[in-house]
Amino acid sequence: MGGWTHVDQTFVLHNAPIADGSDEIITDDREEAALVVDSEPESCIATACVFLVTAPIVPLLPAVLAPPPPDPDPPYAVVRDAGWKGAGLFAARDIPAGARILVDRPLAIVPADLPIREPFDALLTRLTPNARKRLTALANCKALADHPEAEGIALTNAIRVELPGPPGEYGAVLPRVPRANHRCVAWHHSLSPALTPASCALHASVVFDLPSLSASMYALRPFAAGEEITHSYVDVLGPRAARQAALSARYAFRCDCPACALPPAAAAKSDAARAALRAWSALRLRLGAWAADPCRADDALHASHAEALALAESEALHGLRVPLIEDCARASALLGDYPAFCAHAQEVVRLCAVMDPERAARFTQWMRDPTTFAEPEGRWGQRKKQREELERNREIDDMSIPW
Ligand SMILES: C[S@@+](CC[C@H](N)C(=O)[O-])C[C@H]1O[C@@H](n2cnc3c(N)ncnc32)[C@H](O)[C@@H]1O
Repeated sequence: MGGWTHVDQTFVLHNAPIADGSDEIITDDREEAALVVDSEPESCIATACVFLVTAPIVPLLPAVLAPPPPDPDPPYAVVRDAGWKGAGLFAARDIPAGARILVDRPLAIVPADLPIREPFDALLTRLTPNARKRLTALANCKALADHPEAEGIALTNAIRVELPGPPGEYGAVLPRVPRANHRCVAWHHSLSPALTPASCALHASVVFDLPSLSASMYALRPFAAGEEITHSYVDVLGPRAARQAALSARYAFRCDCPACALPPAAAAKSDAARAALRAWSALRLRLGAWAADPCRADDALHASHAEALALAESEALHGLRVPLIEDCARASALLGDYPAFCAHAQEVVRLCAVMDPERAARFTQWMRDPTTFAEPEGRWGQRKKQREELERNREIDDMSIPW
């Protein structure tokens, strides 16, 4: 198999199978890989991908790919000039919240931290000419003297992906998703410190699916035609100075997004709101804890989440909305409050219908028939029943107090 050894691991190159669900599988033979060039349409998702992974991962990768979800037609997003930022991703037409914006296939999957040049150089030559052209057309914020070209491009563009097998950090270089430029209004929680843009951000989230070797980008809020679709590359809950320092060290640019261009007093207010959200997220009242504790007020969870929603709204951190609203719906279900449950559940369904249809279907079913609600935290109206029981027991206790 050959490969390159670093510390106690051997890294190898592996061509992904390209034919979705069919028998046409590309082997590790370069000539065969070159055969697919003509069938690789420019405008659509890439069909060739090379993995640079440790040897034990290779047999665990899919031998045949499942079909990816359909790329929207006509497209929701186009890559075009974004001025001093280089290229950018823009809404080609109005995009509703929850829509799948695009489907991308990686050109390469590489380790986050492999300080040897040869495998990255070999990866470039292993790619089909078309895939190589698309990969090298991506931005590279690293000097060629410091990083081989393929690694520099990965450090600038890759999103973190989970692979089977021994633990290791890997990133997928996609042709279109990373065209989304940075803005400091996105929630970052699952990003690798070593890899860039987002598997989860606040305006658009990206979900990677290994069986179909595809990544889907979803709208977390509506976009108007022509609007730029952005991610956050850094921890958006950090203060402006820390965000700016991280962007300049990692990507060598200065962000001038609305949150970064605020005058000092407004910037201090924005930093305070983000710090409050960070503190809230560390200390927040969790649904399970609230559900299990009758000493907490019935409206405690809604009140705590409303506070976070208001902070997130004030900073345009839209990606927080789904988990918060979902918690509120579940709390309303435990309280047996049907109108409040439906108000939250409808919002969950609206935002998840495309991104997470199973979740949307569960909430739709619960709206239809609340008695089917059964979750780890309890059943429909359970907290209300507990409260009534406690009240009854208290009355009995009161009656039994001797005069
Ligand atoms: C992942 S790429 C984004 C797409 C890139 N603009 C392109 O042309 O392919 C990251 C690079 O884009 C540029 N960039 C992204 N967001 C920016 C912003 N808000 N302001 C200035 N440059 C930005 C920086 O050069 C950064 O290293």
